[in-house]
Amino acid sequence: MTTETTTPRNSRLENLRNLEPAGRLDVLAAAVGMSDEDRVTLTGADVLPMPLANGMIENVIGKFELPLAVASNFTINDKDYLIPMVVEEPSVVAAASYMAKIARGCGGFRTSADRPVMRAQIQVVGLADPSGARHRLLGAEAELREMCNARDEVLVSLGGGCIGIEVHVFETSAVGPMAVLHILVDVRDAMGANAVNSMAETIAPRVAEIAGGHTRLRILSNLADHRLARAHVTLTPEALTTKTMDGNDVIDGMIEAYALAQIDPYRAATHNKGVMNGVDPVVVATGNDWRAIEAGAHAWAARSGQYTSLTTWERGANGSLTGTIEMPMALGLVGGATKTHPAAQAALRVLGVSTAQELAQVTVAVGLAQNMAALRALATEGIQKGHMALHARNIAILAGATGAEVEAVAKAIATQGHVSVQAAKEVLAKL
Ligand SMILES: CC(C)(COP(=O)([O-])OP(=O)([O-])OC[C@H]1O[C@@H](n2cnc3c(N)ncnc32)[C@H](O)[C@@H]1OP(=O)([O-])[O-])[C@@H](O)C(=O)NCCC(=O)NCCSC(=O)C[C@@](C)(O)CC(=O)[O-]
Ligand SMILES: NC(=O)C1=CN([C@@H]2O[C@H](COP(=O)(O)OP(=O)(O)OC[C@H]3O[C@@H](n4cnc5c(N)ncnc54)[C@H](OP(=O)(O)O)[C@@H]3O)[C@@H](O)[C@H]2O)C=CC1
Repeated sequence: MTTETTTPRNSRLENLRNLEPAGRLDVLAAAVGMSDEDRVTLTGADVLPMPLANGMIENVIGKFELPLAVASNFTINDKDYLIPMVVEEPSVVAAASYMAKIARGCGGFRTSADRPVMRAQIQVVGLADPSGARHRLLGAEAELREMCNARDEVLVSLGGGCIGIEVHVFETSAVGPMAVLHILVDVRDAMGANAVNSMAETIAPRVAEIAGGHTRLRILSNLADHRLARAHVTLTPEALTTKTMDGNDVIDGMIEAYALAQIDPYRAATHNKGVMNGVDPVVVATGNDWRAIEAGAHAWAARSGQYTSLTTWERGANGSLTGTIEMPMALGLVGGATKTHPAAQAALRVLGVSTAQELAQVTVAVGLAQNMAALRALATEGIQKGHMALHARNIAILAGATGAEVEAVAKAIATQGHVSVQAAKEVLAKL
């Protein structure tokens, strides 16, 4: 994993939480060698000019802003990362930073990723002999692969392109038999939707001719199961010991929480929402398609026929806790809003990633960290203590607190254990 800047980064930015946004940006800029232009972009001041916004989607009437934060303390494969996150929910960034700090003391996260191979599907209906069609199509693999690659010489020149096909046959009550040809395409640093969709549409007539039917859908699959990214972390009981709980008891609690997510979709849905609390903010900050990531993640979680956890948590031979995550992570560095949104470009430079696979690894590491935070909190003091303490700031602001009042009111209502606008107003009135 390489970064663009020459100086090694240090992601342990102590006291970041106690600064104001401008002060945090100064610290971040110094840590990553940020350009003045990126510094201005990341302040958010008209970062997306209306003409640009109006060119991104249809019927534009304005813009909608969300907070942009940075998760600190991450060490991934012995390299430090400062990770931009866009999210509206309190405690998410704090949680990721906290777990990265704990993991940092245990060697950090270790990650890997598959080749960036995407699937596109070409549906063939009206078949007399679906099995015969399958064999004819598989026999034409070289011809179809060459047709795909002739369609995208840029991708091939970058080392990508179509690397193979699969043919799946279904018997349906609605429309009888159908064959679905998959092209498997290495899309390099793109998310790859446009590249593979164009290839599928290009070869569809030839596919219909070989199969002896006619084609319908020609579209990528978001179940990018050949484009997995994975991360793991090993935590000692000492690292997980809190003021009130021994680390071994924390580990027991986290494994028991995971065990429920493994077998119960009701829990797995929330468990995986916790994972996506870490994944989605990085996906959004880098201008990627979070709907595609979400679709792939949950389809992957249900691949066995029962929806289950995206992560695993086990006690290792030496008593440490090992956490793992593996999931599809089809992210791009060069396409869509990643290329057009100035803040996404700046965020990628803060990250210092140089390939889509590196971005994918960083993203799943944050997902694992987020899951670790949730399970650790649930296994110890419960989620509300930490979550509501940070949510209290939102409530204080809603109650009319400004400036230094916000922290004072938030601290008072969090300490009372009654985080509500009414309680905040009463405290504010007494200030
Ligand atoms: C919220 C914390 C981190 C507080 O935890 P704490 O013990 O109060 O934290 P602390 O004050 O001891 O600080 C420890 C570190 O946390 C970070 N940190 C701590 N506070 C801040 C802050 N204000 N701003 C920035 N960073 C912060 C920071 O890195 C800090 O280290 P330092 O830099 O100070 O040396 C902890 O209680 C926690 O991790 N809770 C879990 C919260 C969580 O998971 N939130 C996600 C939303 S809940 C949800 O939707 C998912 C869920 C729960 O449903 C999933 C599931 O069910 O599995
Ligand atoms: N179901 C879904 O998920 C769908 C998603 N989308 C949306 O499409 C958006 C754009 O996707 P995507 O296809 O990636 O974007 P692009 O179409 O912009 O593809 C990336 C472009 O960058 C060029 N390129 C330059 N350098 C590289 C490199 N190193 N690796 C790969 N390509 C490179 C490619 O050239 P060349 O074209 O010559 O290869 C390609 O034109 C996605 O973010 C998504 O929101 C669209 C349809 C469906």
